[in-house]
Amino acid sequence: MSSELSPIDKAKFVAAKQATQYVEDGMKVGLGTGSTAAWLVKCLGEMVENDGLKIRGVPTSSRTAELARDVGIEVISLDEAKWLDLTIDGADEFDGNLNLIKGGGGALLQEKIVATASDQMVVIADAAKSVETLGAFPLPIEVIPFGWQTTKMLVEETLIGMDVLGRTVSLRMNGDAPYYTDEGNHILDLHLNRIGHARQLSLVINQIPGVVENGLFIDICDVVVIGHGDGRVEVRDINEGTVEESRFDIIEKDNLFADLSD
Ligand SMILES: O=C(CO)[C@H](O)[C@H](O)COP(=O)(O)O
Repeated sequence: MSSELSPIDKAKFVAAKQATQYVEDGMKVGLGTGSTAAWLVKCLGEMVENDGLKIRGVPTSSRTAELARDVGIEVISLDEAKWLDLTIDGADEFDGNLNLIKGGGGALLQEKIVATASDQMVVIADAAKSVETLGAFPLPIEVIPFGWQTTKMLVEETLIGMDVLGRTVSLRMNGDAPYYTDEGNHILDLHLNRIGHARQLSLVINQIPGVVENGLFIDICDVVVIGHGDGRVEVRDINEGTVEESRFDIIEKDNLFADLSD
């Protein structure tokens, strides 16, 4: 493979690399899903192999579980871990209050359960994920397959009363067939353009029978590590309200960058 990374991959990589600083020996760590989280898992795998880092990882999807095992991270289930020191995951959007839209990769249910069961959630993202108001990215909601078309109608009716700019709801597809999550559910993508009251929307959507969970993460994330294509990294911390900047010199190592297919 070419060792030249695109600016977006460099941004994802430096965010992931910076976030490894939150990981300490002996921790139980929630491992997110998606292309940015895949960089993190690879970086942690390197630390396990080269530095003797001892962690146990709770993956948020079957894809992440496979990758974590491949790079030598000990994988345990959430039931074995019960509670985690830290979860590090990507996001599709984050706002100034560190509220998120997640689920672009279809793993929002496990991601929300794992992040909620953690002392701290650190999000890693490229700068393009930063928004003033959530909603440009379609909001994923996980629904059970039984009666999903009725659930979709109920979601559409519910959206009429909500402070959003768009109200189109689509079933996520995998080629010609509906997409299935790890739990055997479907995903509805809500094209809302702008979400006026994210907390209220999250509560109302989760009241609809057939809806398992939605991709709004409200008051769950503590820190966002934002990567830029030139190697700059910003850290936004919900408690300290600080913005730190540092810079990574990107060392492109073929074994680290190879085969990130997610
Ligand atoms: O929520 C997610 C998966 O369900 C991902 O974190 C989100 O989609 C971001 O993915 P990527 O890092 O590939 O941009």
